Amino acid sequence: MSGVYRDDAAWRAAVAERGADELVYWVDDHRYQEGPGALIVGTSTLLPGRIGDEFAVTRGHLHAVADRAELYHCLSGRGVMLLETLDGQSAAIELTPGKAVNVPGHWIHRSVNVGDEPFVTLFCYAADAGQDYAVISDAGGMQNLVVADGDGWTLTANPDHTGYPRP
Ligand SMILES: O=P(O)(O)OC[C@H]1O[C@](O)(CO)[C@@H](O)[C@@H]1O
Ligand SMILES: [Fe+2]
Repeated sequence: MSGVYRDDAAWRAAVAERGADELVYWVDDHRYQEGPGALIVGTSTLLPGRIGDEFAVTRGHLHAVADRAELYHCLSGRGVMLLETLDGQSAAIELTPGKAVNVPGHWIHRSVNVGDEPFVTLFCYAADAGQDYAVISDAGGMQNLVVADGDGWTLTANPDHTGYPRP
């Protein structure tokens, strides 16, 4: 997760306090089929926390086969699915238990835990999708950050974001 959060000093302090090997999120997935049309189904568990003003996030990615969609259904906790496209569209969908979000193909996606319990989602996506992480790191991070705002959350523009490559 090095380099994922904007406040690098806060990130280093958290690593020093908790230890570099401490898990902040994990994914259990099930690949029960091979070949065209196969799905991956699993759960993602993202622990609560903050690094500076930013809530705990997953690394985030675009699918390597960019047109592959993904469905997330919230099982517990309170989170946000942060969504962006290469041409600058952005959305943030709050997820609470029982709510679902369809991440269409061509949308960069990152889970954010804005609550104080583990944020657990059930996900399903095409087995051939893959993950492209460089699209975010090469752009200086995502366009928006999910930060604390009183008892809630808000979006703020990431000053380090240099723009995505055009599709
Ligand atoms: O790959 P990241 O950005 O760490 O996020 C993990 C999430 O994305 C997925 O890889 C699916 O694209 C899931 O397995 C999981 O919920
Ligand atoms: Fe994904």
